[in-house]
Amino acid sequence: MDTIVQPGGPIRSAARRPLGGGGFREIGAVRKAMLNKYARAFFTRVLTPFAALLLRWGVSPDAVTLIGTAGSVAGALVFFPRGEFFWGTITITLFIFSDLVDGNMARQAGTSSRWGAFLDSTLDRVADAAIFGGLALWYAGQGDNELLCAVAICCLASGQVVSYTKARGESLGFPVDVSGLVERAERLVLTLVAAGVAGLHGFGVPYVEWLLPVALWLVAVGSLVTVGQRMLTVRRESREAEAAA
Ligand SMILES: CCCCCCCC/C=C\CCCCCCCC(=O)OC[C@H](COP(=O)(O)OP(=O)(O)OC[C@H]1O[C@@H](n2ccc(N)nc2=O)[C@H](O)[C@@H]1O)OC(=O)CCCCCCC/C=C\CCCCCCCC
Ligand SMILES: O=P([O-])([O-])O[C@@H]1[C@@H](O)[C@H](O)[C@@H](O)[C@H](O)[C@@H]1O
Ligand SMILES: [Mg+2]
Ligand SMILES: [Mg+2]
Repeated sequence: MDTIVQPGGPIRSAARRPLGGGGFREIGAVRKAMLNKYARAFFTRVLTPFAALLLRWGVSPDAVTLIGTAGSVAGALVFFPRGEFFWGTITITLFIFSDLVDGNMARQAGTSSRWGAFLDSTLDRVADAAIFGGLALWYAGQGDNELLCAVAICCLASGQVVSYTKARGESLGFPVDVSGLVERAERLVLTLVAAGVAGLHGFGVPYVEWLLPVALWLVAVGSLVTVGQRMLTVRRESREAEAAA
């Protein structure tokens, strides 16, 4: 096992995977999308003292992962289907930062593990499903817009497929050396900023309600493009491996 230290980011343990013909590529050292590249280091610095405090209180990284997911799911499914976008976004935002804190705690405590990585990524999928599912439920019900309901479902499904492409590619031994146009952080920031601001419409702020549909379209199209980018990358890596063999 090699240890890869990513600047401003997590330390990942990554296997060197055979690529046929005796070559090896490291899993985990991939090109990152914008937010992961530029914002992660900042949030790591800001959240490190808080993560250290939680560790001193005896809280485990797994507990933070679980509580963060439960809070995000509750915020999304309680508020979004009723069209309460402002309070839904505030609740989700408070809990979703746990996804940056859990890994930070594990690294500080020296307990980063493959179980932790599995739990973290699996529960990310649950939170994502609740967020876009909550928005789809709004448009299917009182929001009364079939097209936007379909777009929200497309965001949900394509976001999950984006993650699956990487997980499946890596499980087959490919580096999947691409993040693509929109990683999870981009999908969430676009959606939550738009939902939060659009929610101000409920407090009488005019002309903000169109932000959410625009963001959903952007996330849906961006995620589909990202699926394509990752599939093409795996196809190229597969052909390279076969050629080398
Ligand atoms: C007018 C309003 C304007 C508002 C502007 C707001 C601007 C945007 C604000 C914030 C943006 C924040 C972006 C931060 C993104 C940084 C990029 C990033 O890091 O993304 C990925 C991460 C987490 O990834 P991961 O979980 O993989 O990393 P970890 O560090 O956890 O490491 C994983 C490894 O750790 C080990 N491990 C983990 C867990 C465990 N139990 N055990 C373990 O061992 C293991 O080795 C693992 O492999 O972040 C995300 O994906 C989350 C993104 C957060 C998105 C925030 C969205 C909020 C945005 C906006 C809210 C706006 C509210 C507006 C309200 C408007 C009112 C008017
Ligand atoms: O692949 P994707 O969904 O765009 O991106 C995500 C990564 O950026 C994140 O670090 C990880 O914790 C998620 O589970 C997910 O894999
Ligand atoms: Mg995390
Ligand atoms: Mg995560």
